[in-house]
Amino acid sequence: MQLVAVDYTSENAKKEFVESLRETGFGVLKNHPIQQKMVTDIYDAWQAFFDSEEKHQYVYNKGTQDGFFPQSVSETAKGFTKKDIKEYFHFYPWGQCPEHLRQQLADYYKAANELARELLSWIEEYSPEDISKHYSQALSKMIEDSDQTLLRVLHYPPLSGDEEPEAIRAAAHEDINLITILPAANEPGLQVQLKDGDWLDVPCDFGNLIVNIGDMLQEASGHYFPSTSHRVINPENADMTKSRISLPLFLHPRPDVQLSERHTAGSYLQERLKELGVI
Ligand SMILES: O=C(O)CCC(=O)C(=O)O
Ligand SMILES: [Fe+2]
Repeated sequence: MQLVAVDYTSENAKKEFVESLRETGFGVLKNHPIQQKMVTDIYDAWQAFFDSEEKHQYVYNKGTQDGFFPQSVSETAKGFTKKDIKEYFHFYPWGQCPEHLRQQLADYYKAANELARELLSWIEEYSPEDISKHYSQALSKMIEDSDQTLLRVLHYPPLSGDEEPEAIRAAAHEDINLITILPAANEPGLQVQLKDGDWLDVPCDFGNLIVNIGDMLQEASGHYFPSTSHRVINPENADMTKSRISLPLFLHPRPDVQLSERHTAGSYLQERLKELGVI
């Protein structure tokens, strides 16, 4: 089993991409419209940010969740006791951000949101009728004008070797949101769990774009699309000295959007954030 990158420009792209999402919860795209230079420029600028003391001026706001999350408050995945070995910055267009980094992230946020709208319309087009009839509105519309969509700049620092045993860069978890869009990171490590429990490396070729299903789309599709567990494993040997940067965009519906009979996006998110211990 392998995840194969789908060529965004190919004739069968939509179908192959949605099949991959249905089968594994993940889809990988190549030849997509996000400019790679935009991504690498962000990686460079934010590596410098995480290496500087400046970051401590932007500690996150508890109520609104924007800003810098130091390693000391970083997430503990559901069902785990050790904190992940990572620090990150939560960017929202309305939230705090160092001014010299704002435009770059805002541009990426906009471009990736546009692509997400298109990919959600592919997902809708290839949802069977008995599944899509339960969507309370078009999937692409659910994220329109949402102020909840979150761009996370993640920094996994080099490992010293005396990390707590069992602590890993990102323990196995599922994403909460509708879908996640993630350019291949600058170092490997991301893995997805298959139905048989095995872990599969997500291809991280330079320029790939990775998309995965989150719990909200799983909920809205009555579990037709699986929100699969994924994790980031620790590097070994020479790679231990390297930082890893990644840039997931978590597409969130507006809070009032009905996901299912049980949940709106807003009620669902509150429940999950409490479990994570970040609110
Ligand atoms: O860093 C990565 O490659 C994945 C990060 C991730 O899964 C997350 O932040 O939810
Ligand atoms: Fe994730």
